[in-house]
Amino acid sequence: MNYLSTRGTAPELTFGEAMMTGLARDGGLYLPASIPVMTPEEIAALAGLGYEDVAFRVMRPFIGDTFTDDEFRGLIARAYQGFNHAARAPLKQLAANHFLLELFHGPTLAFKDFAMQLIGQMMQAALAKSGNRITIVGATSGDTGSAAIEAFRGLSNVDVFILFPHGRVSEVQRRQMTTPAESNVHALALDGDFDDCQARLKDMFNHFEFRDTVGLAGVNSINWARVLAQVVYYFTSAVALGAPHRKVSFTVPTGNFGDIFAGWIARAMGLPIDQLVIATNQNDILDRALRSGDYATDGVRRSISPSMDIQVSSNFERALFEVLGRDGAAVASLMDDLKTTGSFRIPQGALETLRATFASGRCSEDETLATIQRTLAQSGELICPHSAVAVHVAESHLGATPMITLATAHPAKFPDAVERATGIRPALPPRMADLFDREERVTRVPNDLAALETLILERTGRA
Ligand SMILES: Cc1ncc(COP(=O)(O)O)c(C=O)c1O
Ligand SMILES: N[C@@H](CCOP(=O)(O)O)C(=O)O
Repeated sequence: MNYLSTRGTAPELTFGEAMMTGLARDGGLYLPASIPVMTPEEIAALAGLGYEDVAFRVMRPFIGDTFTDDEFRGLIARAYQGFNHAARAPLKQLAANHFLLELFHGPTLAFKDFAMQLIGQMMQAALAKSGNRITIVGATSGDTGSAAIEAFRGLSNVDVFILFPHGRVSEVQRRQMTTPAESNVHALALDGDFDDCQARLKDMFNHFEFRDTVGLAGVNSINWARVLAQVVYYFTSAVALGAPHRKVSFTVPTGNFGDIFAGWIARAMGLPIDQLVIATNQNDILDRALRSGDYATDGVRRSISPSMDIQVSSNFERALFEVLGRDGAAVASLMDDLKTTGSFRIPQGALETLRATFASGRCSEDETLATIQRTLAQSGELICPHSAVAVHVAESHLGATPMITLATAHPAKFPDAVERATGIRPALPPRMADLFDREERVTRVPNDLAALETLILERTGRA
């Protein structure tokens, strides 16, 4: 299985190479050269298996010879052993045909742990074989950062730098990133928004001298392995509700488009998914783009679902590549337009395919609060604001097919919004109970590539 870039000119790589490379050298994102398909019989055989066994069967065809079967099974087992729920991703019923997929039982209380814990294991195994030392730089609107730090803290051959937008993440999220004491962890509060953080990260990847000097690696959903690991819970949840004999739909709270793109991959692999619904907060660029055909940034707005305060949705590039018939030059041209003008027009044929592939909706701030309150009253579930955005949008897409809405973070990560909606301040799990007493360590940084690179070179002893 080889991987190719969405911009068409970077060299093809193996799974292991793509995982360690991050952004392709032509600025694109890696995707498998072809998507392996599972037969209905193979999907039916997943019923009754544990999460780890499903993970092995779903991901194995993508891995090639990067790991042996035994190695890969061991990595998966270690990745999920720290999860706080036997099912890993349990399903709860909200209403007759509406289910909530709880993805927040990992160590940092967000869905990012599903992929990050596995990437942590896979990268460590790859580094043990190569003997290399790497510098991970991540951009976060709150959850990727803490998940990455948790997965890589304390490792002697990895430095982790996390760029988060200063003042735009919740206090719990910030403290998760700033309180780890390990010297290989560097929390950087950037003067800007998430789009700035992600843009500087991509700039670093596109600056080859810097990239090669520090051994830059990425653990954002730039990295294909992140997307792949997120495909698994589409299978476990769909099969639990009767797939492949019954179709299911999914609604996904969406920002950087990685999670819903994992759903697209699951469908391409043969999982019978009816609707794939993109749910956005007031940063509704994806909803507007599908309606109008214009992907037009209009400035990131702060919301009570801050992890989704994103306008430049990185993985939309992967979807564009697919609906443009895998034409890398066409993707590169649209991405150039986005960089220079802040917008691009989706070609008509591609737009029609996108509309046939995804539904979408947006949720205002008031609707988010009302949904948290209503969901508690109607089903007893306390949900985070991101999950509430998705529940609200899902409710207008309910039909005969069971709808699975992804609950992407624990409500205790966003206690202010949850308390505002319900009067209840959700408590952190006991292992994190002293989070507010721990000492913070953070560096305020400008939105400036040269300054960031200098800091990273100094901190990694390469200045
Ligand atoms: C809690 C939460 N929900 C939803 C999202 C959106 O997911 P994606 O960026 O994969 O679209 C994020 C951030 O990515 C998140 O942290
Ligand atoms: N919401 C994310 C943004 C980064 O997304 P990623 O999936 O590309 O890592 C966050 O919490 O950081």
